[in-house]
Amino acid sequence: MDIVTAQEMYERDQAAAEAGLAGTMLMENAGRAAAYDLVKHIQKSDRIIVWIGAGSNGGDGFVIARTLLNLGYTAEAVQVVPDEKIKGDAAVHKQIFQASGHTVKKWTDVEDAEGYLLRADVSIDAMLGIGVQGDLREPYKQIVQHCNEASLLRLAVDLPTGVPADEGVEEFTAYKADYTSVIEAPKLSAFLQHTQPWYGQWSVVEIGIPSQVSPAVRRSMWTVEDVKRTLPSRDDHSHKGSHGKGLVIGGSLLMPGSAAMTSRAALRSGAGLIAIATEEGAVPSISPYVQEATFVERETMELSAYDGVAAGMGIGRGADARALVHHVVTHTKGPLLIDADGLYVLKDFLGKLEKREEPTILTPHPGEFAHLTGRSIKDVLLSPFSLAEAFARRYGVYLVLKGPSTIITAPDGEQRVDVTGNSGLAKGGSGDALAGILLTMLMQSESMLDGLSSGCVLHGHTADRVVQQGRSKVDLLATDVIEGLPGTFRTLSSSIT
Ligand SMILES: NC(=O)C1=CN([C@@H]2O[C@H](COP(=O)(O)OP(=O)(O)OC[C@H]3O[C@@H](n4cnc5c(N)ncnc54)[C@H](OP(=O)(O)O)[C@@H]3O)[C@@H](O)[C@H]2O)[C@@H](O)CC1
Ligand SMILES: Nc1ncnc2c1ncn2[C@@H]1O[C@H](COP(=O)(O)OP(=O)(O)O)[C@@H](O)[C@H]1O
Ligand SMILES: [K+]
Repeated sequence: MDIVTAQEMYERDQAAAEAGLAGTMLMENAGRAAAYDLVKHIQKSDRIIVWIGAGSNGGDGFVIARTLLNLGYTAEAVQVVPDEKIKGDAAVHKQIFQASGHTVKKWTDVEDAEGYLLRADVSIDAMLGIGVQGDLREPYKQIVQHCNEASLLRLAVDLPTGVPADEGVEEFTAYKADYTSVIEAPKLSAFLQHTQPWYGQWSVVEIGIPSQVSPAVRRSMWTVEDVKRTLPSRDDHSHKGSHGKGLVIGGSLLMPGSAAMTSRAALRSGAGLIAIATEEGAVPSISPYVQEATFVERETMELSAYDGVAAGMGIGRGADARALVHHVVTHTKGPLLIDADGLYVLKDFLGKLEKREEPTILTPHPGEFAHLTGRSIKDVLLSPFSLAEAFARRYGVYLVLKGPSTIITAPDGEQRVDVTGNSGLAKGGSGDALAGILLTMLMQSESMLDGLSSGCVLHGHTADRVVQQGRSKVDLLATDVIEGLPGTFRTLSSSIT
């Protein structure tokens, strides 16, 4: 499913119009689809207010109110702006609403705003959508504040009023939705840390725009269904060499667990062979947790003898770690993933990445990405899509920017978003497990972007399954996720089990 900016959404509407789907048709489709989606959250006995704004989002509101009334719900359409502001497609649907025998109420006629809201059980916000610019003006601001304070169910259409569709906007006032019915395609703000909470839960309704006429967008969600579709199958005649021989360069005396978890996660994801290059003294602490792995010395490791290398977890941030990562970056010929401490020391010679011919994969969390880019964490969280794209293009790398919504970017700027996982993963070790899964995926996948995206979903989806099946978000450990992988593979593909 594509993820769009406001501009890309307007281009899609325009393309639909050129294909003969008039704006009023799309509005009818959007309003009806949203109404049928929203009623899943509404009881027949509920009293509903549909707030209608000046643009096409308000037009959707007239269709929604008419559909709800047709279905026998108790709904009032409240227009929050003067009549002359209702124009174009929205005016057509206002007329149909009135011709159906319904009355449009005006917010200006309401004397007792609080009492008015007290009488409602459900509020549907069809005031503003992707057309919002700057901070909310009156009367929107006042209505939004009243709604946010009232104890009722807050539903929204496309976007909660006031939430910007795109990234980069820090300050705004907005309607705090419990649930949002998103029209046609999710907008960037549905994935950003500072805007996503305003949506509440959300899902997307389809409004009849043929995908053949939609302009291509190089940004999409990657889900469990995509993993099922693309997961490499395991050939009956395969041998261990067929599934990837990987090297994990990680761990140290004080941080042995990281290398153990990355290696174990790689093996549990199906790698054929895993070798570990760690500090000599750390071997006894690591080996009991990954008996299947072999160990190689860092001084003599043959970096080009592997199908994939993952480096950096638990190596520390001192001069030795820096020299190690420099050596790895300049001598590894195959695909190379760098994580954690490896990213920290990489900053000094980022330019070396441009010279690599085989894929480089960097897996920072926002703090590590801020360090790599010299930006603040706040900036990274405000504009992760554009910053990730610029970085991936500049250095020619695959960038896995981790978080509740993980953004995976290819060197050519194509982006995928993985929304699986839960706050149980916000714990040391989760990143190490992910790096191991990604190491295997990068060795086995025909498409690097598909493989990395699937690796992120395998990690998050497994965390979700393990929590559903008995662990809680409080006690979930990275090792639980690793040991949950077999259950995930079992549900994903019959050819694997
Ligand atoms: N064919 C289509 O396009 C389809 C579109 N669809 C739907 O349309 C929505 C997009 O419609 P849209 O472009 O009319 O924008 P929308 O969000 O309704 O707002 C525009 C109004 O907002 C006002 N305004 C702006 N900022 C403001 C502020 N800070 N404070 C106060 N007011 C502010 C602005 O006023 P102005 O600045 O012009 O005075 C203008 O009047 C989209 O989200 C989806 O729901 C679906 O029906 C499918 C087909
Ligand atoms: N609240 C959350 N919801 C979903 N996934 C999360 C959440 N917090 C963290 N994660 C995931 O957990 C992993 C954490 O990685 P990282 O921050 O590198 O952990 P660490 O270095 O502590 O092991 C990433 O895959 C990230 O996407
Ligand atoms: K809205």
